[in-house]
Amino acid sequence: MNKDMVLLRAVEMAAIASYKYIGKKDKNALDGAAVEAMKVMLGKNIGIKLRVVNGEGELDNAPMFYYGQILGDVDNPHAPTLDMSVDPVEGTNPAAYNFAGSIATIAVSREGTMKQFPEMYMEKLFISPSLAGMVDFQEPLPKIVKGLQKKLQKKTLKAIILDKPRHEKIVKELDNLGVIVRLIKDGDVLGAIDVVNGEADFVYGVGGAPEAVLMASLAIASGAEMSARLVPYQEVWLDESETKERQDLEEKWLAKQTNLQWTTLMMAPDLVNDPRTRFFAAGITAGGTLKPIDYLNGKFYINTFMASHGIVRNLTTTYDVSQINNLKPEVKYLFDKYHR
Ligand SMILES: O=P(O)(O)OC[C@H]1O[C@](O)(COP(=O)(O)O)[C@@H](O)[C@@H]1O
Ligand SMILES: [Mn+2]
Repeated sequence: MNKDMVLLRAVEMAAIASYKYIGKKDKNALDGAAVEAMKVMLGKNIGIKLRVVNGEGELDNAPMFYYGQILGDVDNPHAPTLDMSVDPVEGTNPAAYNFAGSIATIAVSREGTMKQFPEMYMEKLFISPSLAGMVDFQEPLPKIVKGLQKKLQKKTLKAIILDKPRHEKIVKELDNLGVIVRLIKDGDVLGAIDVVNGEADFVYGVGGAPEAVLMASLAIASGAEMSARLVPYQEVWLDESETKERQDLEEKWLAKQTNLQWTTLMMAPDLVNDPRTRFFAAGITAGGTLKPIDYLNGKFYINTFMASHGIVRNLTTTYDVSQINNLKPEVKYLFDKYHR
C-alpha cells in the first residue's frame, strides 16, 4: 500500500479506537487504545520501517512509543526507514473530558533528519503560509505583529494561543494591538492546523517540545514558517515540588547537545531537516477546522488532514464497519476491541 495511505489509516484508526473513551475521564485507557491502534496499523507489510524519534516516553511496560523503537517492516532489509514523531492522542485531557483540542497525529521525514527532544517546554511561533517570508523571527512578538500590521494595512490579525496563566500578559498585549485572540485549552498542534487552513494567522506560546517537532513538519509540508526556543521548566512552574529535579535533568540533557542553548532560536528545518517531510492528523474531539470523529448507524465519520510539499488535504473519511470487518483481520481486531 502507498505509504501515505498507511500513515493516514494509522491516525484514523487511532481516532476510531479512542472514540470509545471520549469523555470517560480515563486518560490511560484512552491513550492505550490509540497507541494499540497505531501499533497494529504500523505493523508488518507496510513497505517501510519507522524509527520513533519523538514518541510518548522511555521504554517500560506501558504501551508507548519510545525513542529509537523501530516499527513496520522490521525484518525487510529493502524497506526504507523514515524518522517519525508520533502523538497518538495529542491533547489527552480534551479527549478524556470531551472538550475541543485532541487529534491523533504523525509526522515522518527522511532517516536522520528529525530532532529528538525530551518532554520539555518550548516557546513557539507558527505563522500561516500566506505570511511566509514576512516575519523576522528574531524580533519579539509585539514588534512582529506591528510589522505585519504595517505591511498588511487593514487586515485584522488573528492569533491562537493556549489558555494558560503564563500567556496572560502576551494575550493582553495582543488585545491592545488589535489582534483577535482565540484561546484554546490544549492542543497547539491542532492550532497550527487551523492556521494552515486559514482560520488564524499565527499560533504563539509556550507548549511541548515534542509537539514543536510535529508543528515543524507541518510548517515545512504546508509552506508555513515556525520558530522555537527551549524554555526552562522553572519558567513555567516556578516553585512546584518537581521543579528542581526537572531543571537538573534539563540542564544535563542540554549540556550533551551540540550547538544548542536556552537562547538558541530554531527554525522549522532545525527540527525537521527534510523538505519532503509529511504530516498527518485525524480529529478526535478536534475543533476549529477539523471536525470531531462521529459514529452513526455502523459508520465512523472522520476528518483527516495531511500535508506534504505544499499540498494540504482536508479529507472527510467514512469507515463502514461491516464492510471493513470483512476485509482486514487487523482492522477487524481493532473494531471488535474498541467499538463503543
Ligand atoms: O499542558 P501544558 O503543560 O501547559 O503543555 C502544553 C502542551 O500540552 C498540550 O496541550 C497537550 O499535550 P498532551 O498530548 O500531552 O495531552 C499540547 O498541545 C501543548 O503543547
Ligand atoms: Mn501531546
